[in-house]
Amino acid sequence: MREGLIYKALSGFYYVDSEGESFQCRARGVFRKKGISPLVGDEVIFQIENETDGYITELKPRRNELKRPPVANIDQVLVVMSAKEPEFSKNLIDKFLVIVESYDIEPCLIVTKKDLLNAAQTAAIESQLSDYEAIGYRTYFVSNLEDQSALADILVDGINVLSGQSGVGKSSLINAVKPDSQLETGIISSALNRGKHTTRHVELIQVNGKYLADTPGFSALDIAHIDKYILKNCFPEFVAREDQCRYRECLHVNEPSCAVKAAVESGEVMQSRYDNYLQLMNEIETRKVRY
Ligand SMILES: Nc1nc2c(ncn2[C@@H]2O[C@H](COP(=O)(O)OP(=O)(O)OP(=O)(O)O)[C@@H](O)[C@H]2O)c(=O)[nH]1
Ligand SMILES: [Zn+2]
Repeated sequence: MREGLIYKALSGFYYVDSEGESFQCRARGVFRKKGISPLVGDEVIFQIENETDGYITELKPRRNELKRPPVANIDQVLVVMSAKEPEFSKNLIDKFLVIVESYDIEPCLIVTKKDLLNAAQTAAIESQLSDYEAIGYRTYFVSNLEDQSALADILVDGINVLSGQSGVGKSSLINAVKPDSQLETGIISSALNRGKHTTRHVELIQVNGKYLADTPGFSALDIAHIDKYILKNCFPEFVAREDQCRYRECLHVNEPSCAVKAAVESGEVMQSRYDNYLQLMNEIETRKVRY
């Protein structure tokens, strides 16, 4: 018996990395009967059949999972936003951060296209990023044109996935750290329209011993799985203060003696984050009425 991690799933085979050795594995029928199918990112126990093949016998419990891309046990989702083209949007940043938090995954924030800004615009974005740092998020401000491997230093141990709206530079970030990037970019740009993703299987590539999903994750802002009580827990700066709200179940909206609203008043909590919270709360409530 050996332990390993599924880094690729293709045509019924699971490719397992076990201490640097790769095995092509099938899963035993028992998973199908239980309605569980192994995912990229799953930690597994498998039996070796020969030098290259094996059988997965057990999946270890998952810490979290995403549907797009289908990856389990993610250690960090890098939320990517451009400084310009498309326009920098704190509203979108907050929605992406909420979705990542709702899946119990640690987010960090990368702002790209720094090269397109003048000094004043650069300072303005830096000041916004320091507000996100104050919440506890790690933030990075990069140019893919000037730094070819910005991503390498941002990855954490374990599994990393990028997400963000179209055109912000996710593929550029990934391609720059891919071992065979030159080759791949050439093939993609000649064979496909830029900006369009073909449906392909996700694979975890290794960058300095860390795993990175080679396709970006969700770019749609689906909050169907988030209710009011999940939502308030997706704002770490609210969670840090809720003990001081008068009501235990305070939603920080209309309740009296709310520590979150007080912190917004005093400027300790970003007004824009609170506004985006109210907007999402409203989306959730109007969605419920329709049911
Ligand atoms: N000036 C500048 N352009 C960049 C930077 N990063 C990416 N770009 C350009 O922005 C465009 C979009 O980049 P992509 O990497 O394809 O963006 P994406 O997020 O993968 O987009 P989708 O595939 O649509 O999801 C391309 O023309 C890139 O060359 C950057 O830091 N500075
Ligand atoms: Zn409150």
